[in-house]
Amino acid sequence: MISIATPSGHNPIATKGSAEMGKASRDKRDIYYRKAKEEGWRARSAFKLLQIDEEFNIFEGVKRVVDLCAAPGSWSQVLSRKLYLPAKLSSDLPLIVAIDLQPMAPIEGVIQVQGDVTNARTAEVVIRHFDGCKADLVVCDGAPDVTGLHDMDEFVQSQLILAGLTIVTHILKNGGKFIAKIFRGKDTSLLYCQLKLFFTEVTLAKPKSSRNSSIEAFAVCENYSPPEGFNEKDLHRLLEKVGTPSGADDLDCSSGWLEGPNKVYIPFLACGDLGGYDSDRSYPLSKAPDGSYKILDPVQPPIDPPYKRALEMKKASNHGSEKFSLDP
Ligand SMILES: C[S@@+](CC[C@H](N)C(=O)[O-])C[C@H]1O[C@@H](n2cnc3c(N)ncnc32)[C@H](O)[C@@H]1O
Repeated sequence: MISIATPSGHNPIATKGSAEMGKASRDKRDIYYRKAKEEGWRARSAFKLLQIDEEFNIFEGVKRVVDLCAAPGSWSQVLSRKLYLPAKLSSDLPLIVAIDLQPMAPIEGVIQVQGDVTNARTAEVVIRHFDGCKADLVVCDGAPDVTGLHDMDEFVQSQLILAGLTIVTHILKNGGKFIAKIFRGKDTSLLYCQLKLFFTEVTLAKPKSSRNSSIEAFAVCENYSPPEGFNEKDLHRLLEKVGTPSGADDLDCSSGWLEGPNKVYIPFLACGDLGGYDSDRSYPLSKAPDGSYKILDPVQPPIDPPYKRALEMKKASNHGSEKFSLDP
């Protein structure tokens, strides 16, 4: 499904009493969750991209962007507010294409593609939108449903990054940027070396809004410059070579060489207002004189939640018994 977006609605603000304390304590737990609702972002992730931009100025000169794994759409909102809205009245509109497995509510100036980024056909649809032009920036905040098995989660996450890199090699202009969520783990050095094959600068950034307790970080890859004579069809073969002793051209990345004097040091940077809010802390909610708390509704509730069918089935089965099943 492909659709072009129209302006999104605004979230109402409501003041509620102590019956809403459960909701209030969730609001209280996470300052960025609250700030996102106050500022109209669909997810707290918006702050991660904004804080990466504060440090790396990623939107400078950007006219064409791909947002991979974009739902519910807070990064696309950032792209719309930073790139589309300021240019809205000009004839030089930016091109923003967002892709996700999940359907996404419309965002002004963002073309949406529903599909799997690991599927070649999805990549083809994205490329078609660019009509022969190249992108200045590709962002990927993709995350699988976390299983809690770290190796498994890290592996699935790395597959999303590789899918992102595949799209990058087809669509990013020389000198362009790629921002990708990674899970820091035992293969981070390898991933760093693989990205370094294509970008002259690769930094791992940890925005202040990303919880310290989370292993997520963001690879900020600048100045796309693929190896001379690179053919997109050879991507996987080339990436596999990085992990072997004779494979890397100028970086020693095979796992046996990652200790001692040959160790690869990965630039790592905390970004965002470091004196500002701490995403692992709780902050008190301000109370109205009547003792109530100001609670904001979610900016964009899920438009097709997986639990919808279960609720419908439960409702239907309530006519008979309370029992219901999730089986098809
Ligand atoms: C953390 S969320 C992205 C949040 C988004 N950046 C935002 O700011 O609203 C991760 C997204 O990755 C998507 N995703 C995971 N695997 C995917 C795949 N193979 N293809 C497309 N999207 C995928 C999920 O559907 C989910 O919406």
